[in-house]
Amino acid sequence: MKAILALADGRVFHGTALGATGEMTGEVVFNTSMTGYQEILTDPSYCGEIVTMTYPQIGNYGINLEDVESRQPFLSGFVVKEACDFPSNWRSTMSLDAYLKENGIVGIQGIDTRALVRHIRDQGAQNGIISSLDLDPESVVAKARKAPPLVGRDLVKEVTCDKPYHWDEGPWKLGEGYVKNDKPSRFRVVAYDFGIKRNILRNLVAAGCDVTVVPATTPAKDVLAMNPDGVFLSNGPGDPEPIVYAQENIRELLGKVPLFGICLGHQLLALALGGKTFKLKFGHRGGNQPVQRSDDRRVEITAQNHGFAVDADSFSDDAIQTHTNLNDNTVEGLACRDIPAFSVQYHPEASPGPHDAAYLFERFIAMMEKEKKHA
Ligand SMILES: NC(=O)CC[C@H](N)C(=O)O
Repeated sequence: MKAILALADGRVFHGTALGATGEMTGEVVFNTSMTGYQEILTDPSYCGEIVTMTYPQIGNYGINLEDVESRQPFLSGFVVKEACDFPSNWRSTMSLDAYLKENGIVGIQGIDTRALVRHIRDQGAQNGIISSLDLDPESVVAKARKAPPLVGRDLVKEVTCDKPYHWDEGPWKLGEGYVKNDKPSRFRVVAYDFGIKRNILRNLVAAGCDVTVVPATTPAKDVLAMNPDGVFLSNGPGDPEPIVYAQENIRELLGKVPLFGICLGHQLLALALGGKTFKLKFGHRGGNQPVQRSDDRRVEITAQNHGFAVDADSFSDDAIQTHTNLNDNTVEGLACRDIPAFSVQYHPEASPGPHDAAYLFERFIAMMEKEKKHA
């Protein structure tokens, strides 16, 4: 079956349908990871986005029901050069096409993804549509132009959990699967779910935390009433600026309890500190982004997925920039000078990607340990 991908600026690509048939609009972005498509499909931060994979063959190791990063895929479409029909892996239970169909995600394959990515790099990420119903280029371009912009929208409300829950699953082990934590936990952590990835929760459990996940709108006073040793601010979709309720809650928590933020959590912490965020031309999405630490100048290769960034000159003297992206010099991390709070723009939990930055979970533990001693 034929399908069409149209961008709001009028560029049109013709291919064949993948996954569900239908029409979906979203901001067209690209990810350069060579593997990890299942984790990418289920990362809630992609809500509102049509994701293009630059690696030419996707789906070759199939889909299993363990390596999901959330309860369902939230992205608005999936674009690949070639989807593999014959997956081969002992953990695979279905093909990429079947998984996308089952979850109602409209995809397209057989287009020149190199040309698409070069176009996005030159013109910037923009709205688009994948359609396997309407194949008239003019009509689909018009629909892409009418799609709501990512800027200014609260997408967190679409992906957050509706009630608090306890998380006790640790990392995956060969032959055992995801292992439950049976040891007593040293630290009680409350994790704000702005669109949280499960591997963050697994890393917190592995580091010795007892984790309770709470909905994005949970007031700071309710979180403090849970008497946590630390509060985690999760990743999540869309523009951080309209998420005012989260910025207010973070402002109330600052200085009262150690804070650690990842990606959207980092942007929200910066906004709570009086900083500003802006939209990047085409974002950072992939598993090989070089990040330099300010303290010892060491470089980490990191997993990233973000379209917004913190303005380096915007946050007050209360915080310092701790990490910098070596591709474009944007802010990749910050830390408060006098109170226990820090955050990174990238993903130390990987999933998918390199583990260079896993030490940051230990840094959060050390911060909570220090505060406990002082208490
Ligand atoms: N992974 C994330 O948390 C992404 C943060 C934010 N939605 C951005 O695109 O910049």
